[in-house]
Amino acid sequence: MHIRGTVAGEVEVRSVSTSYGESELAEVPLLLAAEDDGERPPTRTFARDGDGAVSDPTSDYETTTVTLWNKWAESADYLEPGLEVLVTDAKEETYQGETQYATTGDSYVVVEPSFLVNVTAIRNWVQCPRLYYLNKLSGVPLNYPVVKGTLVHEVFGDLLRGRDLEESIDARVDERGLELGLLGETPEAVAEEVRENAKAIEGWLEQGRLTEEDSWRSEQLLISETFGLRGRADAIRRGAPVELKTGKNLKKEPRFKDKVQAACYALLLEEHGGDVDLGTLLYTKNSALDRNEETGDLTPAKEFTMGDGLLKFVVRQRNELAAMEISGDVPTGYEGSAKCEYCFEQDTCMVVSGRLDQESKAGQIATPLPEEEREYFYRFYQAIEEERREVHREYAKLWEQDAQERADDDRALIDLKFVEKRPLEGGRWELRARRTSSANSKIREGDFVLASDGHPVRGNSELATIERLDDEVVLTADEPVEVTRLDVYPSELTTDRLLVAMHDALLKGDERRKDILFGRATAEFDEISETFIDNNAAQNEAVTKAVGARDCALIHGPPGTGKTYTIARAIRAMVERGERVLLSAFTNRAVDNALEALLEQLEDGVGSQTQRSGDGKAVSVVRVGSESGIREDMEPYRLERAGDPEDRVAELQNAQVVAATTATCGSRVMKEQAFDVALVDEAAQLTEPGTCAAINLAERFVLVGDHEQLPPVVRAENDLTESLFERLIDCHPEAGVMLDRQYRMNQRIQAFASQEFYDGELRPAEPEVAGRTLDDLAGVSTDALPPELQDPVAFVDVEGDGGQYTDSEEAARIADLIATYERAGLERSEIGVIAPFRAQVSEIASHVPDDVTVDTVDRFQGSSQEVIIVSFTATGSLEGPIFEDYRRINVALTRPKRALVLVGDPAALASDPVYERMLEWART
Ligand SMILES: Nc1ncnc2c1ncn2[C@@H]1O[C@H](COP(=O)(O)OP(=O)(O)OP(=O)(O)O)[C@@H](O)[C@H]1O
Repeated sequence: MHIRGTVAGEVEVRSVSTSYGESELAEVPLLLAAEDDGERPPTRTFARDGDGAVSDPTSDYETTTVTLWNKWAESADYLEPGLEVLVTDAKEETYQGETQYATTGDSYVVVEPSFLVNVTAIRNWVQCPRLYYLNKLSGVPLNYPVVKGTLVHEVFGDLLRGRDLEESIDARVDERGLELGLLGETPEAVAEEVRENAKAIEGWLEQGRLTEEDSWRSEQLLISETFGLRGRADAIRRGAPVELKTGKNLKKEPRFKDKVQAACYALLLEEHGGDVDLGTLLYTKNSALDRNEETGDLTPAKEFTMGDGLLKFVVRQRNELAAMEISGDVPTGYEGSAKCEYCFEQDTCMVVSGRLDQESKAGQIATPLPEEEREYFYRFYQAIEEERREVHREYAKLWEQDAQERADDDRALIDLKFVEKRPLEGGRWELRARRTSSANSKIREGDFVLASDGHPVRGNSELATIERLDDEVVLTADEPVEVTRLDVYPSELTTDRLLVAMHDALLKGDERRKDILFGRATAEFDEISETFIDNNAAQNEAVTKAVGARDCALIHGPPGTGKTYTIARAIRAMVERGERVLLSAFTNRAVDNALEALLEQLEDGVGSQTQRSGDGKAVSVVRVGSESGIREDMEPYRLERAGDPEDRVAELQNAQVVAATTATCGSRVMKEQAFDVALVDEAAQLTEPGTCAAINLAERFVLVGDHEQLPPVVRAENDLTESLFERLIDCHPEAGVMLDRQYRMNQRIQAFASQEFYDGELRPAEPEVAGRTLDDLAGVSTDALPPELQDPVAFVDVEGDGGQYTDSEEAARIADLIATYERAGLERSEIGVIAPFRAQVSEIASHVPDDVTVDTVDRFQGSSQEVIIVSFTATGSLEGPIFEDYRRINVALTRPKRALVLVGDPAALASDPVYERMLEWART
């Protein structure tokens, strides 16, 4: 039986004499999880009293003792109260009338099983825990061995899927043109080296070439809910893992750290019903060595027997890593037995230890960072790791929630009907399935998802890309899964990049930059006398500051105040001064909008990467991002990654303006780029490290945003929720300028937001804007509307059905309102509906025609509509702001140009002071 629970007090370790001799045991007080419901008992929330006992165990949970024998007793060192523990194959014992449990010879003890550790992380950890930490901080750089390794792996996968060797090498080398160009490599030399490595693969495959009995499978994503592991095995052959290494190994046995990696895959495969007794390591460089010069065992393939001892060792290492991550400690290197003098990372390790004043086995060099910077580092390190744990919780939901719960949470599309699988060129597959419902979900075209034949973890599942998503779903994947369900794939990539960006800002950052970030220096500006925009003083001042900033400028742009226009004008001025500019934003949409505005500024015509600036000089503009992320009309500017390395790299290096999301700025390719200035839009929606990913690449920066609208999107509640923009606006008023003239809303509509959020300073830019009404639209007459809708702002009183997250009465009333507007001559596409909860969005969507946009505030940020209807979904009393945060209501109320209708229960709204003022304004 499996026992799962939470450590409920201090763990006692002792030695006892048994018939086998002296044995160690650890007695762990455990708060047991309720039978079978997969629920986790209350953890971390209850306080410990002086003697370590948990002071508030919920009565629904039973406390017991689990005895961990021998090697498992080692885990006792880090079994802190509050940690979750799983013991597999435990036996039940009765002691003094109480039921207790103990490990058996078959047991595994897993600490924090829902903390999913990546297999490569365990490999690094086994090599040296400090190395694991350093890798996390600095990420994987762009270097030739890494790119070559990836290429060899890709060719290996292709060969397994039956692709021709030469065709595979040519195609794969071509795909990496840009990276190879940045590394100064030629395709011929790289192809030759990959070919040498591939010889080992081919030779080995010859032995039992992909017969049915061999049951090969390439690259399989595996997740274990029992062992808290996940990873992608290079290949599975006859149910056993095969790992590819591009290095050499002249010994008979595989390297220990490589065995550890294969053992992790063995555990993962066993959980999926396999019985693994063999592991294979393929050292491809061996086949490229000259037999006359090298001595030793040159065979590339080395097999080893997968012993029980190794599997358990691997789980103990994983436990140590998970416990350290949960505690937030930093590894010193003393946890392992690696020798620093043999380590390639010794210098880096010493510098990081010195700069952060960390204890480490390698010792310290370099002077420590000032204390406030170290404090910042640890604060954000913890915040980012907390965010990572939230991502892990998302993984756990893959098995904790059933299919319907995942679908209700918008995290899965279920009950698909598999239609067909079709082989594609290059050994990949196209999969098609039909949707049986029109349910909402977060899954979008271009997303990477888990496609499964029923269950994303327990069934056959594969990472797939969504090529098309309407009534039919079209996917591409490496393997032909008979897909009936799609799940959002939680990714740690963003978290990884935040950590690296934060590390680079502090440990590699320029001193002056840090003085600005920490408010130790005042931002400085060059004198600029030119007028850039003659009809809007605030915009002109913003461009002047952006162009003249030696350090930074901060442009605060309330809704519709021409942020995009101002950004474009500023970039044009910078380009004309010969500067290289990075244009970035949180979303692809904002990057494309700003780029579009810039292209208009530079000159008419879309279609080539070269534009003319105002003074007639050629300006090259490049958009970096994936095909699915970039708007179709910006495609001509997209930087192609495949092709001739020299051409590709020239395109990027010569580009005077490079546009990319901040997430892409953290990619290996972008990290190699340097700019005079980085201009970041939507900066109030970015975390501090998220902003650093872009500004780290430039000498000076301009942030544009509005901290009175949506804050950063993060899962955890911590320092990441405040943007760098907001913090700097406070600490560098000299660098800030607010755009105070808006080009969107009728005066009556903007009045409340202006008063409530912008100290009354936001005003219409022109009389035409102030006086806009629906009558200005062709074929629309406000006379055809009932009197209560003739004013640009209206309140429609609906008592509501009392539901917490949905309200069918409001939904039905909104459907009537839409019909009324239609009768007055409006097109449905000119009306938008905003609701606070996803459930209410679905409810409304089921009442109104398909072509009316209904969504949450988050999806409306950055856009506008002629008419906006807001459903408050509030009845009776209010528990806190309906839109979670008043900033959300600001966004909702500032989307319309000509008419705004608020729908809700006034009694409920009046119980909150902000909503009460809103009611007053809407009803006058
Ligand atoms: N100085 C200006 N003179 C004339 N029109 C302007 C000026 N600045 C902005 N506009 C116009 O105002 C409208 C809104 O501008 P823009 O799209 O740049 O706003 P924004 O602040 O980016 O909007 P959002 O709040 O949605 O992010 C556009 O149609 C733009 O052409």
